[in-house]
Amino acid sequence: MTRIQELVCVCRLIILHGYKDCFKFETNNILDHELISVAITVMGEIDSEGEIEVLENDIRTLRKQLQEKVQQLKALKKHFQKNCITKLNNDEIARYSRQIILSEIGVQGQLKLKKASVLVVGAGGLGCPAALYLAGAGIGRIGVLDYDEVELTNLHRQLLHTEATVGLTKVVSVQSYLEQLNSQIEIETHHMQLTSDNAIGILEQYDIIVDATDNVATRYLLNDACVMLRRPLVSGSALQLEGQLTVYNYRGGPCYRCLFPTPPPPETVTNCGDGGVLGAITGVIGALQALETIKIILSNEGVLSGRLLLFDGQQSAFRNLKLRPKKPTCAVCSNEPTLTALIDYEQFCQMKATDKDTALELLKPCERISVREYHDEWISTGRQHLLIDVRGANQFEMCQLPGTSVNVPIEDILNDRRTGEIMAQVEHTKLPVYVVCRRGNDSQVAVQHLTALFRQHNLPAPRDLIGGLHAWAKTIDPNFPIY
Ligand SMILES: Nc1ncnc2c1ncn2[C@@H]1O[C@H](COP(=O)(O)OP(=O)(O)OP(=O)(O)O)[C@@H](O)[C@H]1O
Ligand SMILES: [Zn+2]
Repeated sequence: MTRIQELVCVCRLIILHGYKDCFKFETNNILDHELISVAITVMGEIDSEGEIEVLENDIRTLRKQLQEKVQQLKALKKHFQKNCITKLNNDEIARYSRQIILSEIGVQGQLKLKKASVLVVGAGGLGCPAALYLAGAGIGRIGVLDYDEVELTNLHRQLLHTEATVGLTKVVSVQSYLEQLNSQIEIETHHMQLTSDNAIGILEQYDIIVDATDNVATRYLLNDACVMLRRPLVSGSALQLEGQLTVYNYRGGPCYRCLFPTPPPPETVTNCGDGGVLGAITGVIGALQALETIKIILSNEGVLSGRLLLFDGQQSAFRNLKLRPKKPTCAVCSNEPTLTALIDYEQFCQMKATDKDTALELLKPCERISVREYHDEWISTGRQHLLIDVRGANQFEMCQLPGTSVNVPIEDILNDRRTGEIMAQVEHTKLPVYVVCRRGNDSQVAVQHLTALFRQHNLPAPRDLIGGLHAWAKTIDPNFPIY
């Protein structure tokens, strides 16, 4: 019998007869003390492994039970919030006292806020201040929806995100801030892109929707879904030093489609990344979105429906424009709508429903050059050419491609303010022309415009740098600043 066989035999004996009884078999001369002690150690390890497995199973079961309880609690809270709220607790009385004493609110108004649910779509420049004031005011359930993660470029205006939350999802960043601000309310997160497939299912869980997004496709999507679900839509926008605000689909007022039946051409749309925005402007508009939402919940007078509020931050001036009334032939909100289900909004608008990687394709491949090709053929060889950077002067000052480039902002090209100067230079030097911008969209628009002019003078067409400075930073120079 080998030593291993002996060991197995002892283990069996320990299992069958127990440790003490093993010694009875010692007379058989099969066993010795050393063997027994090894067997006991092995058995001990087997025992510990068994214990670990049992504990792991216990923990799995407990976790499952905990999850079930959390779900039960959530459902119960929702039910309670909707149906059983009849008074405020002491903490709530103290917390909201400064607004409860307003004649427009009172205890009944505060209870209405507590029973209400609001979905803030977009946790950026507008969504942050809107969600902040809604949470502060005691809206019982706030949903925050955003697909994005926090970036450094967000922090100057998206005031619920911090250096510590850069890289986290925006919804988690907002949730953790708001939960610290007000533990009496419920914050729900939806980390996803709002699309035609998920919009109805999510929006129907809330009473009022706040549009704090930044793109046309999502605006149409939110509008149509809100009309179909009969939800008011508190819509805001902010760019550079200006902001706008209105409430759609509220008590017979117009919807977004009534006013804008067709989307604008993609090349006319500017976002904060290209046009810039001051944080305080988004702060003003986001705070006003919270105000309109609160007025709707309270059924107060003066809701901004059928009117558009324009804010000029440069002049510190507010203007109120009367909007056209609801359109009797509106495709979605009229009595006989032609649009009764959500559509493909990216296709409808010819624009992405995100402002990330929105890449226009206005030019033929032969009118474009990759950054790699441009680098290898023109920059590293030092060959003479003319590079026109069509970004604004401030952006040009922030960073430039190596070599000499001339800065002619896109507006100056499209308005032919400086095209004469470019033409003269090219006619004189006969240099090939390349055009660059931040992400490769404006440069295409500029190339389209310049090509027509160049043709008239029999000059070779200019070419666009595909993907602009972003592509350069990604492919050629990782140390090039991205903004
Ligand atoms: N369809 C959508 N689904 C989910 N979130 C969306 C959708 N469209 C836009 N958003 C979100 O709306 C927010 C708009 O805010 P804002 O424009 O201030 O932020 P940003 O896109 O991070 O800014 P920047 O343009 O400077 O990069 C963004 O966080 C964006 O992710
Ligand atoms: Zn309409």
